[in-house]
Amino acid sequence: MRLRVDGLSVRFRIPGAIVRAVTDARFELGAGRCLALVGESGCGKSVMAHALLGLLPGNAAVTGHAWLDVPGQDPLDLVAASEKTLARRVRGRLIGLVPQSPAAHLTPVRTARAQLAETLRELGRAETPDALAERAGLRPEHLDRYPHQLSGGMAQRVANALALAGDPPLILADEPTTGLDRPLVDATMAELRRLCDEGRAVLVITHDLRAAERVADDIAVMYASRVVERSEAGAFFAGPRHPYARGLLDALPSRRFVPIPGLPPELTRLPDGCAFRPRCALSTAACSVLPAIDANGVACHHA
Ligand SMILES: Nc1ncnc2c1ncn2[C@@H]1O[C@H](COP(=O)(O)OP(=O)(O)OP(=O)(O)O)[C@@H](O)[C@H]1O
Ligand code: NI
Repeated sequence: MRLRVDGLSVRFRIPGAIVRAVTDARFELGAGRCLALVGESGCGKSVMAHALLGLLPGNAAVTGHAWLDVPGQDPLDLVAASEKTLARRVRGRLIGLVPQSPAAHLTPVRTARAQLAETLRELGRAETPDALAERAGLRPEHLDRYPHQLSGGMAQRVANALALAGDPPLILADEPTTGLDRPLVDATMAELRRLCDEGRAVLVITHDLRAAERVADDIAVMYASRVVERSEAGAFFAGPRHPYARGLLDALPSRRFVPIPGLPPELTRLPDGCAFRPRCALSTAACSVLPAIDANGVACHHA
């Protein structure tokens, strides 16, 4: 299994403006690897994930390609795929989505078991809810509970179980640790790591760099709709190369605890050159020209 995102862009039409939510994204993710997509709120991370699943609203226009290579099948371009293909072959079967807030994603009036059973039935799987639950680290007695009777960690595991029901080779996890306390963050990341070590490809979206450091093999940093750095995780945490990525790490309480000055630009009014230029200590006249991603995966004239 391999995901090859190639020149993916997403634009939203809103009254009087265009929101450039994802611009020319390029990255690859293979089986057994975990890629963490990091960046400040609003930079386009969730939109990218929803674009891969064909879950964007009607005012979105998606261009470029996102190839899914599955052994024994023709490569499938998720951007060009019909809704029928996405519904029948992709969502839940090739790509499992772990949603941003599991508790809100579960139906309040039905037990966890009923929800797992329904998803397994929809996917035509013979596995029992109990067996599926066990794969996600739940005990059978937890399945008799309604969502409000589940702790945050248990709700997370039910959401993981739903994402795993169709045994998808690619998992997308969008902020799977939002609102969880540190032990649950660690447990969730360990769980994602396990899914990856079993041979799945995992794309985890987070602005929690500590969580990303625990789980990821590779890091992609997004800023103002663009991927500005792609690095192997060890190298990234030892020394990020894009000035924005350095700023993100320096802002961590465990590091320098110095925030990046200023705010990201509006996605309706992106500047022509490097979008980080107004906040960057290294900026020069050269930065009025958009830096391309270089052979080392960094989009900066000064990296
Ligand atoms: N349906 C829509 N119409 C117009 N703009 C949208 C729509 N959905 C998202 N956007 C815009 O796209 C941009 C990217 O949003 P996205 O949700 O991907 O951010 P994010 O990086 O996931 O942030 P967060 O960390 O807060 O989840 C935002 O500016 C958002 O307002
Ligand atoms: Ni998001």
